[in-house]
Amino acid sequence: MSEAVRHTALTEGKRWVVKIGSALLTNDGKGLDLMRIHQWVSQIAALREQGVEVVLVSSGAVAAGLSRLGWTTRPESMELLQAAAAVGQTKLVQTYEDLFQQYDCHTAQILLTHEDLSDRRRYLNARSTLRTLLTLPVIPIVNENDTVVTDEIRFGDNDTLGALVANLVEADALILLTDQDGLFNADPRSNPDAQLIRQAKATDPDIKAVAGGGGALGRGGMATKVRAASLASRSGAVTVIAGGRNDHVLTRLRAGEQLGTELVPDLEPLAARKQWLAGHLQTKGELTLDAGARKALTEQGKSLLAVGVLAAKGRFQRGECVSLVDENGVLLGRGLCNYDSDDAQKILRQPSQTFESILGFMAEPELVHRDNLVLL
Ligand SMILES: Nc1ncnc2c1ncn2[C@@H]1O[C@H](COP(=O)(O)OP(=O)(O)O)[C@@H](O)[C@H]1O
Ligand SMILES: N[C@@H](CCC(=O)OP(=O)(O)O)C(=O)O
Repeated sequence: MSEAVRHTALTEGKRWVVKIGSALLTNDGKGLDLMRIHQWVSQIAALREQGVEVVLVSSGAVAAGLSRLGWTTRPESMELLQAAAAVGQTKLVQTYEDLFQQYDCHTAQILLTHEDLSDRRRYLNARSTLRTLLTLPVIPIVNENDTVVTDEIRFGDNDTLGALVANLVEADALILLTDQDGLFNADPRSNPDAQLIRQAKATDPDIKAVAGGGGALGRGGMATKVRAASLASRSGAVTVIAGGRNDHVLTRLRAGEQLGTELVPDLEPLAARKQWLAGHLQTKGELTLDAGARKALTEQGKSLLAVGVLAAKGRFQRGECVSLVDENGVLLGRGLCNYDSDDAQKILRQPSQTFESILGFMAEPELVHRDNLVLL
């Protein structure tokens, strides 16, 4: 097979998000792998010297906490895991800060939750803080705020978080470093003959089909990495899944070397506001569209009218994000609903001119305006 040409985002892009997964950072569960962390730090410092702004998304808080507390097995209970994350996060950032200082770089800790990125105001604040840090220049080190999240509302894996951060800072590239050399056509742990996929489109359904779950330490496996590539492509970022144990992996990628799996954006990038909407992975409610409404949205780029909505599930406030599904439950998109769930229930299947008589007011003629709607 002829060598694919490396995307210019890798060789020339100005801003990268680099994500280092638990499977790599923790030396197979025995605390942080300080030698390797030092190698990544020195490569990131070299990238900075070359003018690349880097945001580091680093896992490892739970694993570092377990080792600091002397626990040999990962506890089951959420409380203990959150306690371990709180202990380990300080160790993690302390380690990075000490190492980056050797290269005259400073770091900043950014802990995010899903809610921070779903709330428009907090999202914009996070965006401006990250962008400001990059201009200082400081290396932001991002992780999920494990101490305050519960299972229902967590990203869980840092691949998704990395992709949303790539959207947030409009990165040119998202580099997912992991314990395998990239995405293979089957999980190499169980299929020693599996072949590395060198390049694919970020939204190609065939790559979703081969991407399996994670190992004992990591959480998401390749499935979340492939999904992350699709999310990152919404702001035009190219994603590379590469083996973090390969010497000089980051600087070699910058030099254009063919390493890992490159997942190339294949759709037009979305406007910033629509990227934010697309990043809402959990919504408070769901609207079921009839065939006419589905067509109006997907083929004619129209707003969603209540007359084409068959059902409204969940409890949501006016202005909150809801999922839009067709009659078979297939997800079509997401949007900000102009009516709360109680009012939405009352105006289902009704034309806009009746809202006044049903509700006593009309907030907007559309249930979801097309400017506040993203198709997926
Ligand atoms: N098709 C595939 N190609 C490569 N690895 C795969 C594939 N499917 C599943 N995996 C698994 O994904 C794991 C990496 O994901 P994960 O354990 O979550 O690591 P990380 O902490 O780096 O995110 C690999 O160790 C591998 O076992
Ligand atoms: N936030 C968690 C990491 C979650 C996690 O393991 O994610 P991943 O490395 O993507 O499998 C931690 O710091 O321990």
